[in-house]
Amino acid sequence: MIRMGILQVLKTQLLCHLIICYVFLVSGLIINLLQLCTLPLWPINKQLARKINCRLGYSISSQLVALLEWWSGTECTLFTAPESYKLYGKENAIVVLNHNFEIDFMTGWTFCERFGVLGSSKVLAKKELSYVPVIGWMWYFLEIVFCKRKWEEDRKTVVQSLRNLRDYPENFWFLLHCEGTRFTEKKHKISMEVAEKKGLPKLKYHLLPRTKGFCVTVQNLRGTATAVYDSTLNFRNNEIPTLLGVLNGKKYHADLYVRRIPLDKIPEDESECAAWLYKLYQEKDEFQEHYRQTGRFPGPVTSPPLRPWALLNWLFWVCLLVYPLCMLLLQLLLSGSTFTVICTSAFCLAVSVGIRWMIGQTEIDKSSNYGNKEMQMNNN
Ligand SMILES: CCCCC/C=C\C/C=C\CCCCCCCC(=O)SCCNC(=O)CCNC(=O)[C@H](O)C(C)(C)COP(=O)(O)OP(=O)(O)OC[C@H]1O[C@@H](n2cnc3c(N)ncnc32)[C@H](O)[C@@H]1OP(=O)(O)O
Ligand SMILES: CCCCCCCCCCCCCCCCCC(=O)OC[C@@H](O)COP(=O)(O)O
Repeated sequence: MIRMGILQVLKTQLLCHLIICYVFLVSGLIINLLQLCTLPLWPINKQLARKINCRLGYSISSQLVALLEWWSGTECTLFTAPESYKLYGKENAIVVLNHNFEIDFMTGWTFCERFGVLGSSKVLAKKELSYVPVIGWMWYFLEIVFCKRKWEEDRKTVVQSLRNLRDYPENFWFLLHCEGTRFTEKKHKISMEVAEKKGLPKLKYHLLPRTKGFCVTVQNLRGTATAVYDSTLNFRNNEIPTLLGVLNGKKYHADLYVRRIPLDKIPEDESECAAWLYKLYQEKDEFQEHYRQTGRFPGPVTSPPLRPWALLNWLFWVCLLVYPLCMLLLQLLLSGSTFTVICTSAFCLAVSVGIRWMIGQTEIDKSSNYGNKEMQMNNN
């Protein structure tokens, strides 16, 4: 009991956070460098280069999974049909997930890890994320599909990037947050005005989905992916999870409802496909209402087993990087040079500011203006 208390206090200590962030940043940059070294292999053996990059990518993203699963102890529960469960991880799939939480990317990754597709997981991500050190740079080598959220500019690049995935050598899940941005009250109000103009029913828990990305993904991955996993995520007890909360060791409870929909059930015609997606989001809204009323999603509950690999990978990097750091700091302090101590402190400060900026990328308060546009247009 006392040991648990001490551990919990330890998890809130700045020094622990600095060490975790240092390991993440330095290991991440080493892996980015190794990824860079695979460049000459691409023209010679593309499939091998891809497989190597999946393993290298895993070594980065699994650190955030380990942070969620092992450090914060967050529990992830899956509501899904047993016949669908058997297929998870054994086929390529398009995942449609609501975009409401700051850590929904980590939770998504955790489910990927449980089904063995973490290294190869893909997403239609906003271009800005490709500049984030470590994660964004890793994504470049994992052939993540980036968009500027300006369809005239995106159309060609998104289609091309999706086509490149047709011969991907590993099973992958391709994630789409069709809302295109995270939920805020203001964005919700604006998107419901758009829904009204389009004659669509209002949604209570979701922004109106953007349909172009979904339709183009289905079109281009038909024959490559076999199903759409309609995924609806929520956290128990109205928890509002954050990355800083996870770093502080706060335990959350994620509930995910997944329905497997065979891809051939989705209309090929673009406007029918768009209508299908609007209908899907109305159903997702009903699932959220059900969750609000009953505290659970429909369907049987399973807890996909925790795997040790994320923790082992993390421990490997901690062992490799913490000892040299301690020796270096000790040497610098013993050197007695004020200049060296100032330089070291400045370096540590720069690392902390950099990491804080990266964490800021996950914060809804710092969300982009995308989805506020209609309001701006109306105001002008
Ligand atoms: C099983 C568990 C989980 C498994 C997890 C699996 C994998 C994990 C992998 C990685 C994890 C890391 C996660 C990182 C997450 C990062 C995610 C992001 O970056 S989200 C942001 C980028 N992604 C998207 O935007 C995707 C959705 N967007 C689209 O599809 C868009 O269509 C687009 C392709 C980006 C193009 O956008 P653009 O705005 O240029 O054009 P649109 O045609 O979409 O917009 C015009 C259209 O929208 C209507 N409109 C206008 N205002 C609004 C509004 N406020 N709300 C809704 N709709 C609006 C407008 O009327 C036009 O309508 P129409 O199409 O009828 O003409
Ligand atoms: C072991 C780990 C230590 C952790 C230390 C710090 C880690 C810092 C991690 C930074 C991660 C950066 C990747 C962020 C991915 C965020 C995904 C996301 O949610 O993007 C938002 C977009 O979808 C929409 O953007 P908006 O239009 O809402 O704006």
